[in-house]
Amino acid sequence: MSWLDRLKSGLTRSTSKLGDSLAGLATGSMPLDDARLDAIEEALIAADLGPAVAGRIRDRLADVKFAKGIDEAGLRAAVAAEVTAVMAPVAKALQVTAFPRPHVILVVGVNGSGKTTTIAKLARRFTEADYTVMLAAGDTFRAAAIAQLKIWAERIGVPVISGEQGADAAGLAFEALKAARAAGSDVLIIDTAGRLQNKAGLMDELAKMRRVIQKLSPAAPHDTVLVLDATTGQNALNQIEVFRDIAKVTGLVMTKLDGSARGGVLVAAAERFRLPIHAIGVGEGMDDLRPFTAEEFADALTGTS
Ligand SMILES: Nc1nc2c(ncn2[C@@H]2O[C@H](COP(=O)(O)OP(=O)(O)OP(=O)(O)O)[C@@H](O)[C@H]2O)c(=O)[nH]1
Repeated sequence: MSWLDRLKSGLTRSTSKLGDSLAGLATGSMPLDDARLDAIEEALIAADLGPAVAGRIRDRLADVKFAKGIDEAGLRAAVAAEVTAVMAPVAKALQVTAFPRPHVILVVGVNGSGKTTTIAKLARRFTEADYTVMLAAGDTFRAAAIAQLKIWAERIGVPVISGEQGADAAGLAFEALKAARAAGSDVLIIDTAGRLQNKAGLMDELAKMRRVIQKLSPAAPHDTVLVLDATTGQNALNQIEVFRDIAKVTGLVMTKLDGSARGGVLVAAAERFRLPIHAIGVGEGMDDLRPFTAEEFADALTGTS
């Protein structure tokens, strides 16, 4: 299955939620009256797109005054066009731009969001683009996280800097940056802890990490990427808010879009936070990370083919 098929089938539940309701609301021969527009707006909210985007799509449909009604394909296309308009400005791939090298990417997110897997997938994409990559197992809180990253690093064939469980995460990041410099790596990707239950502790740890690596490289980290799990739905919005404050997030990756009915929340996130969306995860394998493309996402979400 191609990744686009996987994204589409993953979003099927969102699609069938949204697509089915849209199908029922398309009216070949009747004008879109207020009741129908309200129902469309409700369907969009139920599909997690958020009230702001839903309201705007409603207004746009009302403006166009589909006096003769609108058929199913037309309605899907109209919604897809609006979703694309929201998403296109935030679709931005991660770029390796730092000079001097390495380009430092800090990866943050709650435990289980898919952080480790995403780091592996990013490393894979960068090495395929002929960049040299080093990883740092900065989630020193959990032995399993360190072990997991090492397994991925070996599979992809990139070096990983790690310490003992409980080691100082900032110290590890510092050592990793020194090592990446010495090795002439283009990219250093640093994993971080995700225990939001101790928000103040995590905030201190992330702030210290930044301070310490900035001693070596004042512009680092060049990207701070928040990994979000699509299956958490609206909760993803809270996570963006929290991590934006505690970690100075500069961009997003959303994982597990292959198995979620809640993909629409990415539209709400784009509208509300306007943070770049770098990539999406559509599976557990190392090649299952894809650059984010507004149109493809909109088509998959609305069931437009
Ligand atoms: N279907 C699917 N599963 C994914 C995707 N990304 C990650 N996963 C799975 O989600 C689970 C959690 O991923 P991890 O990468 O271990 O998550 P983490 O955030 O590092 O979690 P901790 O190591 O617990 O902090 C694993 O079983 C992954 O295989 C994705 O895009 N699609």
